[in-house]
Amino acid sequence: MRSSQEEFENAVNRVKLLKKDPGNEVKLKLYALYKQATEGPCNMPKPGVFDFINKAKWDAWNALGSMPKETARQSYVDLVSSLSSSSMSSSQVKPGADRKQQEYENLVVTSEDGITKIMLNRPTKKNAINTQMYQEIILALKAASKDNSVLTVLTGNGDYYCSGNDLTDFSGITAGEIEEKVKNNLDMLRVFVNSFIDFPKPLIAVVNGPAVGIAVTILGLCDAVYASDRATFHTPFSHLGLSPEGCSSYTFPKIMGPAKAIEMLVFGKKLTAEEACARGLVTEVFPDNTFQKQVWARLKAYSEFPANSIRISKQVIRNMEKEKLYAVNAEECSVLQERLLSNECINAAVNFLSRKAKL
Ligand SMILES: CCCCCCCCCCCCC/C=C/C(=O)SCCNC(=O)CCNC(=O)[C@H](O)C(C)(C)COP(=O)(O)OP(=O)(O)OC[C@H]1O[C@@H](n2cnc3c(N)ncnc32)[C@H](O)[C@@H]1OP(=O)(O)O
Repeated sequence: MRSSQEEFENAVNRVKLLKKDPGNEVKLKLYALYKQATEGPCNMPKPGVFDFINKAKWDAWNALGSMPKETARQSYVDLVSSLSSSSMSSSQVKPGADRKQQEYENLVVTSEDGITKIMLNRPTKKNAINTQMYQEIILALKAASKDNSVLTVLTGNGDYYCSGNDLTDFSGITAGEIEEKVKNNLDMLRVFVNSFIDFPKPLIAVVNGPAVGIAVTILGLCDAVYASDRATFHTPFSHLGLSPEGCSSYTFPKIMGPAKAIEMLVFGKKLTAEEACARGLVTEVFPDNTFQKQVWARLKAYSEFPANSIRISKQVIRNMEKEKLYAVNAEECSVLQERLLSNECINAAVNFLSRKAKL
């Protein structure tokens, strides 16, 4: 659809009425599109390196190359429309309320004040992760990596953070289906863990309650772990006939030393929040009655840092181990494939399903 000169001029006026500052990155994009739409390709002399502001503006405009004026006009109108609608909806939303994102069955995803929050939402099942929830978390992380938030939070709804893999995944499977089901689920698990390895922005776990299994192991791939003092951390893999996943066979020895990692991953020692903090798995523990208030005040402050700088800094720190982590994840999934088909695992799952064995 071609945008008329009048639409373009309206958009220029609407920019001045935006309620929320769209941030430097977007303002540079608006500047560049405006210049391209009104003057064509960049015709200003390249500023000196220390003339930071004009250099940034020159870079943004010059990056548009020979984009036709009409295309720049249309892109400008589209960008302002997207900003106006988000600015309008946020102004319409009650203060403190979160703007809901795409609808998910097992998650509530909201994005506000530069923070995208992914909340596990199966509280009646202690936020156990079933096949659909794995897939939804993969999608939610992908969306969060591309939205205009500065950082992303993973947390749980209800009294649990997450009770790990949904053990009822094991029910209703015939002997003939089990191999294919296990292979498909492990392919999904590998993609799920890779989503954490690849996540480009700071990913903060806000552990609001007990965490079990994969919910604990994946914390080694998060960039900060803030826990309520009522949270516990339990990886009962041997009890379940399973083996470590989420790259924990590499990250846990690295974080807490091999002996303490084995105590958790092999012998199933359940840790309090303080113990997990002492081992370096948890970054900081907060009293439960002030947990949400304190943590969200902290995260709000973090979200006001320059987005590119914290994204790039996280990547500088994490990128050097990516290849190693992909390899660890693949090896763990390969070992799990044998484990899931073992009598030890199937018996443990049957025990849970029949007696709901408490760990
Ligand atoms: C062989 C076929 C293969 C199928 C393919 C599947 C493979 C998928 C990929 C492989 C992934 C492996 C990597 C992941 C590993 C793990 O995460 S291991 C850890 C798994 N989790 C557990 O073992 C915890 C099991 N739950 C419990 O021990 C207890 O429920 C609890 C968490 C200690 C809480 O106890 P309590 O407070 O007494 O509450 P409950 O009444 O037990 O629970 C309330 C309801 O929630 C349900 N529930 C809780 N946890 C889970 C769970 N993990 N899976 C499914 N359902 C769970 C519980 O059954 C209750 O439900 P209702 O009875 O309907 O009320």
